[in-house]
Amino acid sequence: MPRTKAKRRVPVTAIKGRFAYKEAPVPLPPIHISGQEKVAIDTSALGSVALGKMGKTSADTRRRINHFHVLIKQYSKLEAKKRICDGGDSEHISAIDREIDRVSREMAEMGGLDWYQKASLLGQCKQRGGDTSRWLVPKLRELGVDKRQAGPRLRLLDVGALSCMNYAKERKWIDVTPIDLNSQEPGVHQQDFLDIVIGSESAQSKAGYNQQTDEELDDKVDLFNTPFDVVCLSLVVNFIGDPSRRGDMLKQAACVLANDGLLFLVLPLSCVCNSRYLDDDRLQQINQHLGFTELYKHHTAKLAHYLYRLDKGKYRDGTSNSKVTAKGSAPQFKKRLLFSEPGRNNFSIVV
Ligand SMILES: C[S@@+](CC[C@H](N)C(=O)[O-])C[C@H]1O[C@@H](n2cnc3c(N)ncnc32)[C@H](O)[C@@H]1O
Repeated sequence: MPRTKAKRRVPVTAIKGRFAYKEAPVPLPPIHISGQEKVAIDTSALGSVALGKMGKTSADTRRRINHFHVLIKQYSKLEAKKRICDGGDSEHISAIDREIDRVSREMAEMGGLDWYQKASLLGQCKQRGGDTSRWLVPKLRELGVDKRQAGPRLRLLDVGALSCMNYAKERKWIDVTPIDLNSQEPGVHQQDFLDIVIGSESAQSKAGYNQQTDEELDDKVDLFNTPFDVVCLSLVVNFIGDPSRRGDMLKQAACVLANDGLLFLVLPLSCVCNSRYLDDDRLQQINQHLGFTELYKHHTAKLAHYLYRLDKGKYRDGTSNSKVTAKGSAPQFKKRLLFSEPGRNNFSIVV
């Protein structure tokens, strides 16, 4: 079991493209999801998040989650606008700041990232289809990686992990490292995926927004010493508001994976089936460019699942950290209009 103790926080506002938190006075116990048909929530577990904010039905919860995504995108766009205006007309910058305040306030009123994660966790309960490890595990078995005779267990990095229990049943052959920007459980390490540099301490020194003890930092150094066999980006890339940062997540997956490592990517179906800028072919091209070969693809009514294998030799943007390339080089895959009919969304990934 990981020893890192995540500190509990409640969101107050959004700063520098991320969310900032203040310490919550009392640690929040985990949300309780019953085995009954109706999802029961232990309201005392919700802390600052009011039950009414979860939505009375799953459709209502989804609608609110989607609205939160819209706010994240608005926030990212305003931040980008502000960067462009840097040093320019002060009235214009103040107007952007006011808009940023408005969007931050609305996110905070909804309950912030803490609320979003709890609402997403509800979507993972068995009655609503379970978490996406249910798709990945059989595919890993098909590939025979559960039968490796000798050697250590499969090292799997679960990014944006709302729970540390997703792969618990497979602990004999899977060694999971669950991470999230805002840990909801002590077993989930509070860590920005983009800050990980394999075999280096630099990631850890930048890691948390809270003060981490030396012991916690030492634990993290151990966690990220060796490349991973599997990286899971399940409903994480679409969480990011900025298309270039979404691309950074994919590049970072290539950086932290071992050669022949596997990337498990899950996106809402609408990102690839109803976007003006992205479809399966375009996603395939982007990932091929980064050295990923698609092994499996599966679309359900709501989700698109992909499993890729990495060939490091084909990774054309390769440096040790995706943030470096993100700044240094012009994008190969810009936001390009593919479908112009009305009713489509604007989801895109820039690499
Ligand atoms: C929709 S939730 C995750 C859902 C879960 N993985 C699933 O499949 O249902 C998205 C999560 O990604 C986390 N996240 C976003 N960017 C991240 C980053 N750079 N590093 C770590 N976690 C991140 C967010 O904090 C959020 O909890």
